[in-house]
Amino acid sequence: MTLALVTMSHSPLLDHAEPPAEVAGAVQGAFADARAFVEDYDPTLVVSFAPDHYNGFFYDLMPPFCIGYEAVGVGDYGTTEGPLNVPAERAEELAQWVADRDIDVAISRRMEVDHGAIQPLEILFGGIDTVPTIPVFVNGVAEPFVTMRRVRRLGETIGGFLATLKDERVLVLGSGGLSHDPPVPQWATAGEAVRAMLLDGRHPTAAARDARQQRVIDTAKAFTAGTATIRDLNPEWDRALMATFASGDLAPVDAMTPRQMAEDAGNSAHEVRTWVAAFAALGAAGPYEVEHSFYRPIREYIAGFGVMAARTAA
Ligand SMILES: O=C(O)/C=C/c1cccc(O)c1O
Ligand SMILES: [Fe+2]
Repeated sequence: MTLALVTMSHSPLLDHAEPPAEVAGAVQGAFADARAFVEDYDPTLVVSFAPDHYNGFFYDLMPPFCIGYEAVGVGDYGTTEGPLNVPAERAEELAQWVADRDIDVAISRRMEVDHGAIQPLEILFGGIDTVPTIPVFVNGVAEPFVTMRRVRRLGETIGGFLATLKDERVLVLGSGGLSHDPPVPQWATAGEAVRAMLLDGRHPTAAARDARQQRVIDTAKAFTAGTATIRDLNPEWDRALMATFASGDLAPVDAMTPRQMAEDAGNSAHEVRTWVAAFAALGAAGPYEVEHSFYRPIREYIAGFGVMAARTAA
């Protein structure tokens, strides 16, 4: 049984910032390579590991992981709004498989997903309902965080299930990271109004959404100009982590701690949990080979921006 993988940074600033043409062109080239890889593999099923940014998951009930039986894009930053094409029975089988193997995972019969889940589907498939997709939420912004070993085990367990699907060609996606520190609010430092949003800020007014998004766009401009107070990108950290993923031995990620990750690579570096889960899932089907690897630190996008594509070795 073979599996294939694409992991990619996302950034809502892709459509709201203008890096030098050479940089934007290089990113678009990496997307084109990933698209060609996916077209060649021609998946029949996608399992998408993605974080959320207080658009679908809030502190009134914040699970570390959640498998969606149905899902709907909320349309933040102009991303596609509406239902994903989720094969509900497969998603139920997956959740049961995971539960049977001692991993406690939430499920949702109406998961709301944001640019973290939507952007890779738009980039790779041109839409959010073209290929059946099981969305798996992996918390990457809201403390407390489970251990990285736990994330790796979730990925391995899901990969074990996918490897049994002899009639499917499964593509696993990981969305987010790498080093970056966009101004996503945090409970510990938030005032009363922002805490109310973090608690249950579903379905904001258009004006409230615009204000929140404008703050991120303005921060990206300031970051590019060197005047923002957010943590800098960390290309060394990013490249070392990508080398670990390429090596096929994910054991070193178990030693990464949330505190050190935030210190080294910013508060949103926790989004790399989606990459860990995706690579662990891929590895569950056997040794793999990386076919595409792209990396650039891009301040305009507030992202150590990476794209990798890999598949089970022949
Ligand atoms: O506005 C948000 O919630 C997040 C924005 C953002 C910016 C840059 C990189 C990312 O991964 C993001 O989610
Ligand atoms: Fe993000």
